[in-house]
This record gives sequence, C-alpha cells and structure tokens, in this order.
Amino acid sequence: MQAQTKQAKARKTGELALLLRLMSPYKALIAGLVVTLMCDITGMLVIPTQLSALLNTAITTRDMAEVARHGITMLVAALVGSGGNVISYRLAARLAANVGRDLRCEVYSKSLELSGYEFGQLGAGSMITRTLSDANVVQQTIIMSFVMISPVPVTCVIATIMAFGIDPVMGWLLLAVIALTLGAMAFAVWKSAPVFTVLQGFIDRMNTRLRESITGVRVIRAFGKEPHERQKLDQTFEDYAGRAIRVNLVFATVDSLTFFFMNAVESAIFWVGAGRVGAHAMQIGSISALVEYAMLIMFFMMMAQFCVLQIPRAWACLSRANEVLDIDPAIKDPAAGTAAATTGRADGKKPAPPAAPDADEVARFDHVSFRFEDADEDTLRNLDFVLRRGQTTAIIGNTGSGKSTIAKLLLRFHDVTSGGVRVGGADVRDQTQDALRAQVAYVPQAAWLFSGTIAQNLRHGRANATDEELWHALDVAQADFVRGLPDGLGSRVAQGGSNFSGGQRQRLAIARALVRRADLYVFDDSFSALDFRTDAALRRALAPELAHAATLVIAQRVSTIRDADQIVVLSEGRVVGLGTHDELMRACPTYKEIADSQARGGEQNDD
Ligand SMILES: Nc1ncnc2c1ncn2[C@@H]1O[C@H](COP(=O)(O)OP(=O)(O)OP(=O)(O)O)[C@@H](O)[C@H]1O
Repeated sequence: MQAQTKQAKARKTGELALLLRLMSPYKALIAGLVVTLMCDITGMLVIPTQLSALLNTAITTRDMAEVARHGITMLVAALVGSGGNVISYRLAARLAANVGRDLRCEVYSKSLELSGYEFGQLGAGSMITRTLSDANVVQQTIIMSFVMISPVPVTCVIATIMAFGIDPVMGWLLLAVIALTLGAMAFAVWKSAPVFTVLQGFIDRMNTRLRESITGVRVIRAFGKEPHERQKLDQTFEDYAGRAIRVNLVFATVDSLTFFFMNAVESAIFWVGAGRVGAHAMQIGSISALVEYAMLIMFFMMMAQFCVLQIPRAWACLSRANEVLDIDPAIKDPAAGTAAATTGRADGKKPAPPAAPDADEVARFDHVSFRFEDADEDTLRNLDFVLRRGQTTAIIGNTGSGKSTIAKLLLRFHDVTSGGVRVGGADVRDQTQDALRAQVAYVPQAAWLFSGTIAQNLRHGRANATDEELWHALDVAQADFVRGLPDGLGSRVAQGGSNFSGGQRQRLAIARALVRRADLYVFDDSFSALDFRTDAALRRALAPELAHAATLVIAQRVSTIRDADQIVVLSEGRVVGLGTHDELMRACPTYKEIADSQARGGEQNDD
C-alpha cells in the first residue's frame, strides 16, 4: 500500500496538460472566442485611424463625401467592435464555466474513490477548497486571460505598426511607452505573485479551521472556549488580511503611477506631435490617433496586470487539483472484464482460488491481518471465521479492539494486509466495489443522515422502494415515532440528521439498511443509543426479517448479542473466543469478564 502511494506521488501531471485536457472538448467555443476577439480588437483600432483621417480631410480638403465615408466606416467599426466584445465575453464566460464545472466534477469524483487514509491525508477542509474555491480561481482566470490578456500583444503590435506608418518618430515614442508600461507591469507582478499564491493556501487553512470551529461549536461552548477559539480564528484571519493588504498596496501604487503615466504620455504625444506637425512630417489629425493608441495600450496593460497576477494563483490551484487527480487510489476495481481471470488488485497478486462449496457461507475472514498505513503494528491479527446465511454473528470486545475495522474490511473501505475477505464466494478485491456493496447493507457507528426528507434518506437504501416498504422498514426498526410526525415520510431531515435524537437517528439508519435487499447486514454498534426495551424489541423484529441473510452485529452490550448464533470475542485485534454465549461464559475468560462487569452494572437485568 505504501509502495503504491509512493508510485502515485511519482506520477505527476503538469498543470498545462490538465488545463489543455479540460479545454479540449470546447474547441468550437474557443474558435468562436478567437474570432469575436479579433472583431473586437479590429473595431477598436480602426476607429482612431478613421478619426484621424476624418480630421485630416476636414482640415485640408474639406471633402464632405470623404468625411461622411470615414464617419460611416467608424460607425461600422464601432458596431463590429462592440458586437465582438459582447459576444467574446459571453463565450469566454461559457468556456470558463464549463471548464470550472468539469474540474469540480473531476476532483469531487476522485475524492469519492479515495480510501479513508488517502482522504485523511488531504483533509475535508482542503478538499472543499480544492473543489470550490480553487476551481473558481481557475474559472475566473480563464475568462480574464482571454478577454483581457490576449488582446494586449495584438493591440501593441498593430498600434505600433500604424504609428510607424504615420511617422517613425511617433512610432518610436509609442514603442517607448509600451516598454515602460511593460516594465511597470512586470514589477507589480514580480512583487505580488508570490503573495497571491500564498493567499490560496491561507484560504485552505481558514476553511479547515472555520469548519472545525463550526462543527465543534457545542463542545467549544460547553467548555467555555469561545475566547480561545476566537483568538485562533482571529489570528488566521489577520494573517490573511495582512498579506491581502500587501498585495493591494502594490496594486494601488502601480495603478496611481499608471494614471499619472497616462497623462504624461498624452502630454508627450501632443508636445512631440506638435513639433512633427510643425516640421510637416505628419498631419495634425494623426495626433488624435496616436493618443488613442497609447491610451488603448496602457488601458489593456493595466487590466492585463490584474489578470497576469491571477495566473500563478490559478497555476497553484491547478497544481492542487492535480495532487488529488494524480492519486492512484489504493482501493480500486479489478481491471474491466478480467475480474475473474486476472488480477486487478492493488497488491498485484493473483485472486484467491474459488471458495470451498458451502451453501450457507455469505462472507469469510480467511486468516486476515490488517494494519493502517500510519500504524506501527497490526490492528487485526489472523482473523478466521465465517458469516452464514440465517445466522447472526456478533463481535464484542474492548473499545479500540478493532470491531469497526472488521466491518470496514467487509465493505472494502480498507484492504487487508494479509489473508483475504470473501463476500458471496469471491475475494472482495476481485469484485467491483459497486457489486460488492450491493450485497451488503451497512449501518455505520455514527448514524449519518442526509438533509432532505425521511423518505429520501430511506431510499438511499433502494431508490425504487415503495412507501409501504419504507413504512415496513420503519416498523421493524422500531422507528414508530415517524408515524407521529405530521409529515410522516415527508418529514424534514436536517444535515447529518441533527433534528433527531441519537436513538432516533440510529433507528432511521437501521430502517435505511433494511430497505436495501442484501445478503449481509452489518450493524456497527447500532443499538447503543437505544434503551434496553427498544433494543430487545428491535432484535425480535429483525430475526424473521433477516432470516434470508447473514447478520453481523457489533456491540458493546452483552445483552444485545447473547442470543447470537456465534460470538467473536476480540482483544487487541485477536480473536480470543468464538462460540455461543453459554460456551463463551464457560470457556472464554475475556467474555466472562465483560459479561460479569456488565451484570454487576445491572445492565443484563434490564433485558
Ligand atoms: N484511520 C485510522 N488510522 C489509524 N488508526 C486507526 C484508524 N481508524 C482506527 N484506528 C485504530 O484502530 C484501532 C481499532 O479501531 P476500531 O474503530 O476498529 O475499534 P473499535 O473496536 O470499533 O472501537 P470502539 O468500540 O471504540 O468503536 C484503534 O486503536 C484505532 O485507534
């Protein structure tokens, strides 16, 4: 697994390659954008030339037909230019929105493929920034690059050629203006670009910290830690503000210098131009064209400098997206069409031989050991037991002994380090994750519900379940409180199910699992928030309901599992007892100790 992560790190896609790949489906849009931009620029540059020709004609020959011709050409140029401008902005916005959407979808889809360890390495806060804010920066930069940066070189070249055509001295003057403006722009970019790139990292940190504070707000209040948390957040916000102010100071300085420079350039053109007109080197009307060219160039360069500054930031965002997209997930489906024959496993090993015929076997732990990527020792050691159809297998053990990890191995949220987990007769690594998980109904330890309605949540189990099936699942799960809600199945569920109590959430999560038709039902500590009476009623209702399937119940209370067909007793990741309640009470000291301590607490009597 570690080798794979290293391999994934070594395989790095370039930012440019990612950008080109994202833009490649939109070639027609890009072609339309280039054409409309050219119309925009041409229109803009034709107007000053025609204006100067109009003035020169009016002053010298006073040929009204010629004046009218220049006027009409200016009108056409204005229409073509502004039409091109409007359409190019629309096309650029559409292109950027499409690319941004595709990038967000790719990063989000990838995040769903990552194992818990891989996701944890990035962190939820950072994943949100990468999916939303980073993609937004890329989107904005694409728009600006097309409509603000790309006209700059074209405008500079054409305007300079036209200026040289009017008078070589004025051409050199315009070239000097371009060089000086470029210098100022390069200085602003050089000063601000690194800070800009760092700012994106700050957004990441603010997001992570804010998310932690908002999620843990009740704990913060309960422990009276508001001032401490506020101080931590204020520090993060202040750091961000300090850097943002530095960037904006550079911008403000360059902006005011550029405005000063614009006026200075205008004066210089009038001053030098007057001399050239006096020397009969050019006509007086041409001065207006030259002033217009210089203003256009400086305006575009000023706008472009904001966009150029965004480029390193967008590059950093693309790089952060690549970090996610380049991960080669440790858990992946076997190669298409070869699941049964060749290996698609992350470890590159051949699939295990077919399971020994056992009509009742639904799942099997075959000498399974497991170690987390960042752990020094195995969490589970040499587990070997079978989950059979029509039987309930229970797992009990101290906290941290590895019970939930067993459930996660069945769903292939992690891959075993040695041995094999088989579900439906095949190793979980030799089935697609969809096919594997379709056989399993899982109630996680933290009963998470999604915002929406109760019916929508239950239909996560099976999309086409009827209302009758949903009510039946709720009845079996002892979630009769839903019948008392005014909106019944249509009752609103807040994010995470926070508008229900812990026990109500657990029962809704159990009902969701029951709606799914599965061969294996896994209940990870799913009865812990229920009172003893409800716990017992639920187990009685579940028994006939799950007779067709294998059931795995992970529990802390002996009373919950004493009727199980087999009980696996776990201690520090090892099986230290396997049998029925009575057998274990006689032969397994660890189990007896757990049962006795709970009996002393009076829990067993309540059942
Ligand atoms: N993602 C992880 N990375 C590293 N270690 C982990 C991870 N998840 C769990 N562990 C460790 O693995 C061990 C077993 O965890 P597990 O959640 O399976 O225990 P458990 O028996 O279900 O505990 P509990 O009864 O408290 O729910 C614990 O020591 C835990 O610290």
